[in-house]
Amino acid sequence: MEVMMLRHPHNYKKEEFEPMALALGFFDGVHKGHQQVMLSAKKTAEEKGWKSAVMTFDPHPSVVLGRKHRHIRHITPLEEKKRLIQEMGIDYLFIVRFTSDFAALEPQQFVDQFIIGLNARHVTAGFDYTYGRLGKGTMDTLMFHSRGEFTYTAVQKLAIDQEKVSSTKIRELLSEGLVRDASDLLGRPYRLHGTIIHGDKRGRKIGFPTANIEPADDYFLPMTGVYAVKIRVQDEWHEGVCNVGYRPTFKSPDEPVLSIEVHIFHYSGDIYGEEVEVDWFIRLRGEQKFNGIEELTAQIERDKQAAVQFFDSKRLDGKS
Ligand SMILES: Cc1cc2nc3c(=O)[nH]c(=O)nc-3n(C[C@H](O)[C@H](O)[C@H](O)COP(=O)(O)O)c2cc1C
Ligand SMILES: Nc1ncnc2c1ncn2[C@@H]1O[C@H](COP(=O)(O)OP(=O)(O)O)[C@@H](O)[C@H]1O
Repeated sequence: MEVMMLRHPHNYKKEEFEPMALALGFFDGVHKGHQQVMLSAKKTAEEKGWKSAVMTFDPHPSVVLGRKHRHIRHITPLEEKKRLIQEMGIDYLFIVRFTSDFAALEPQQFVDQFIIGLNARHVTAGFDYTYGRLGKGTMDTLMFHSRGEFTYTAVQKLAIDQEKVSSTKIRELLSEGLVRDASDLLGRPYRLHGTIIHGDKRGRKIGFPTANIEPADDYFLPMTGVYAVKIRVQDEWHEGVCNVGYRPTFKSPDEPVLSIEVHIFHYSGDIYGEEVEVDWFIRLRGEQKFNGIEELTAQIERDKQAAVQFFDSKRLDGKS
């Protein structure tokens, strides 16, 4: 997949691109609904003998439009999004810098410069996609703005169990610790990339070494608590238990520092500095303040058994 960063104004000429079927959207999560939109573009590209492309934006439009918090946490920060879109077999990924100038483009200007101007012959987006200044362009105005230069598909809302699949819903589920439900909407377990950093060196002493993870990006983290996870270290996946939280047994609540740490089953070896991936499977319990190390380690032992049991039963289900 070729990744192209685009700014407004850009100097590309239409002739520099092969004809494309282009999927448009912010796509945070690359969830099942997003996947439908992208696969629809890919299918059109295959049918017509064109290239498939995805156009997304960075940063999130609400950062520039000032509607929400300045700092947004993502289900799939840009690098994660790139990886997932690449895995879908898309030929081109356009990442458009979402600036005030870009946001001020009239819908027709956006279409002229970023759709027709890139030689897109077909556009696919969710039915509620908007474009151009104040989001005035909608899937109903696209026909008019297309100037007959491309066709388009508006992909209908995807619902699972009568619930719309959306980034907002996935955030809601993650913030309640419901990582299993989130993975139903994502079509894969929720994943986080990060680097192993040093912690307080207490883990090994208490019999449960824990690899402390610094997230590679501003991920939307699941609710604090203890989870059964899989962690990829040096190209191999291992099962483990993860605590995400503030470690109230040892730390004062006055200076809360969030830590993410995984005790990896059947593993030994130093992995500081390694890049890892963590897949979240199920929340086992909330974080607690224990009266001392003995109580904590007894509980971690039970967490471990619960996680082992969870993965064993998953294997029996044949879902692993
Ligand atoms: C499965 C698991 C569950 C944990 N649960 C708690 C908890 O409920 N409360 C708490 O204060 N710390 C909890 N911890 C964090 C431990 O306090 C932490 O791993 C230990 O202090 C070692 O920290 P270090 O890696 O920085 O040395 C948990 C850790 C693991 C691996
Ligand atoms: N089974 C294991 N699970 C997690 N980390 C392990 C394991 N075995 C060895 N390690 C190593 O030990 C470190 C964790 O030990 P710990 O005493 O908790 O130190 P720290 O406080 O620096 O995390 C990990 O970063 C990793 O390098």
